[in-house]
Amino acid sequence: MRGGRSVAAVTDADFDLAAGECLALVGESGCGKSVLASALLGLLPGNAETEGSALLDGTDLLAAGERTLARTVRGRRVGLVPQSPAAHLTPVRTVRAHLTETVRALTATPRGGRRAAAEAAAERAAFPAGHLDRYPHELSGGLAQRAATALALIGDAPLLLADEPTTGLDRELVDRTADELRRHADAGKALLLITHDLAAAERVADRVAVMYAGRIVEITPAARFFGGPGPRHPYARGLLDALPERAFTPVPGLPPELSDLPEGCAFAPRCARATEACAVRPDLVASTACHHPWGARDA
Ligand SMILES: Nc1ncnc2c1ncn2[C@@H]1O[C@H](COP(=O)(O)OP(=O)(O)OP(=O)(O)O)[C@@H](O)[C@H]1O
Ligand code: NI
Repeated sequence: MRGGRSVAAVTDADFDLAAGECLALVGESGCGKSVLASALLGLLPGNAETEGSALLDGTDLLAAGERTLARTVRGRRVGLVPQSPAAHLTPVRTVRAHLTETVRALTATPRGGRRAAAEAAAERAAFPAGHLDRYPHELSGGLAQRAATALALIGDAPLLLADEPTTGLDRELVDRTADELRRHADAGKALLLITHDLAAAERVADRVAVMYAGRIVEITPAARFFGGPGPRHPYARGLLDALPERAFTPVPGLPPELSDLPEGCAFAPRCARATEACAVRPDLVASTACHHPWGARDA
């Protein structure tokens, strides 16, 4: 950034995602979820720097050049449901034109079958056939969201990144969209579902990764996260307790500025379990980065 300052938007993200698996990535606004997804697609802003590797079937996405990314990765090997779908649609083309063009570019469907394939893609994402000839500015947020999901599913990519794919949808459509994305995983593909909607995550995820201030602080099977023992990291437990159908108690305080992170555990200032030990940053050990994780004896 200006003045030589830098922001650690994502740090030490270390996880794997198997074919056929859905990993939900959750955490408060600004914690780095979208930056992580953008990094995997080579879509970070020009001022961003990355280190490390992100392997997809042997290709290091962080090392790949723009040409490789554009020709063989984006859409083909890594699909994206972008967080702001309206901004990713071309203003002068209808939804039908977007879908048909994507079918042409990403599938072997012969010319005569493309219209039907475009309509089938819309149907998968619950985009109403009657609105296919609308232009992006004529779409509500929820319709733009469904158009983006329809577009992202067409390429049948081995890895699908869905960044808040259910924003602006009511519960029935959230469930329908989540189930459709889950079918993508069930067909043997990997799904990274970025979401604020823990109910959607519970519905379809195999594992849950919780991010706080740019770091993954817990990564755990969904059955454990939502079920009996619950998460081990106090922040992860706080997210669940904030749900209206649970304690409805928000996590107190606000996340830190990423440009001004504390030395030790970034969550300590908001954590009821924090002690002097938390002045040292905890490593991710046994799936949790915390000096005082919840365990069996707390339950
Ligand atoms: N180009 C940039 N320059 C400076 N800071 C940036 C840049 N891009 C991202 N950031 C920082 O990274 C943080 C993480 O942003 P990101 O969009 O990944 O959050 P998020 O978890 O996806 O949030 P939300 O849930 O609101 O979508 C931002 O709050 C911002 O501080
Ligand atoms: Ni985001």
